[in-house]
Amino acid sequence: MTATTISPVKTTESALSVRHLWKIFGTKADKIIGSPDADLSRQELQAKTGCVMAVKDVSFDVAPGEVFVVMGLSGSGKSTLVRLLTRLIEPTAGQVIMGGSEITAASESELRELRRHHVAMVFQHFGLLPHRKVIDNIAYGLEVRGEGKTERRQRAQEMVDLVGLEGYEESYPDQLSGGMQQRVGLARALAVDPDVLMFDEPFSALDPLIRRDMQNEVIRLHEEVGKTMVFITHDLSEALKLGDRILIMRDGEIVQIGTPDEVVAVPADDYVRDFVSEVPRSHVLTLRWVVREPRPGEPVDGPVMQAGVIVKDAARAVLEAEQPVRVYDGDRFLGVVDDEDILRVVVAEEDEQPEPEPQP
Ligand SMILES: Nc1ncnc2c1ncn2[C@@H]1O[C@H](COP(=O)(O)OP(=O)(O)OP(=O)(O)O)[C@@H](O)[C@H]1O
Repeated sequence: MTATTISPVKTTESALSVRHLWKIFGTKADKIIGSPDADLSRQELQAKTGCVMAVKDVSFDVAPGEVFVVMGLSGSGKSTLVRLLTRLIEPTAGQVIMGGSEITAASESELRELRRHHVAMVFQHFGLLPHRKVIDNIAYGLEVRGEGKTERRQRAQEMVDLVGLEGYEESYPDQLSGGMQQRVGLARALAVDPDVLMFDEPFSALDPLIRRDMQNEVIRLHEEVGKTMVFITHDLSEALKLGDRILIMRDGEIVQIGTPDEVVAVPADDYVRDFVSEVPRSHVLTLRWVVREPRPGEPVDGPVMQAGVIVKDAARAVLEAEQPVRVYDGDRFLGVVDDEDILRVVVAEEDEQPEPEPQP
């Protein structure tokens, strides 16, 4: 890839850093930041000034190779946020740094460069070109950046194979089901070999079974290509399934950032607690949230498991073991887990329990 850099700043370890990012729609929006009006609720601000606070003072970092999910209800600011990251929408204030380059300071030509080489987006409504065959839709981004026909055909064919579209190369988008069209969207995004892949509710228009297939496809592709991903969804189960970490938004603000097990085990407030109340805890919590110190005289020579194993996956082995299972974080002994500890989590799925404490 012939990539040039964009306004280099001091590089960080992060694939993406967002610092105090704001988007307020309306006139004189920039005057609101730093004024007492910034503390008004979204409704109050709109009533007083006519401006809409879409994204309010948002900061986070995404690690290379991480799947970072942004979740919230309709209107919470997810789509605005993801568009701010590539300046499809101009921020009112704040910084976005991607791969060590400051996007928020980039010129028009640097932004074009960014969008052609470094970031690719998968949209809810696919965004395919109807008069182009599948293979040419997939090659589109390569064509835009001026790659030769042979090269782009070859790369597009590799992507066809990667996402399971063999045999459909010569079809037109309207000859394909929604799920297949979104595979084309995925292949097109991957074809440009971006540093960061962004997904804006990509599976919301698909029916539940196809949606599940596509989620599994994202997990598989992530394992295969290891890209950094920013994934927008309003669906908690999708967020929990895909995310290494989840950012939960409400009215433009961050309510919580955490791993799936943290969000379920220690919801930041009632809003998140409400969201996660239906989640089967044993499907998300790991042994880290269940482990306890051995009791006096309790045997500590049972089977060994790692703290990151999900309770549901550990249940059978724990229940079958003669002795309590020893839980380790790498080489570090954290404690033990027995039948009762596992059953307590399963019972808590029906009957809310006090919040567990993670082991340090
Ligand atoms: N161009 C715009 N002008 C004014 N207000 C806007 C504009 N775009 C979005 N908004 C408002 O900003 C807020 C956040 O919208 P946004 O679309 O980012 O939310 P969302 O979480 O993505 O919701 P959805 O899933 O429904 O798209 C909403 O109140 C929305 O009405």
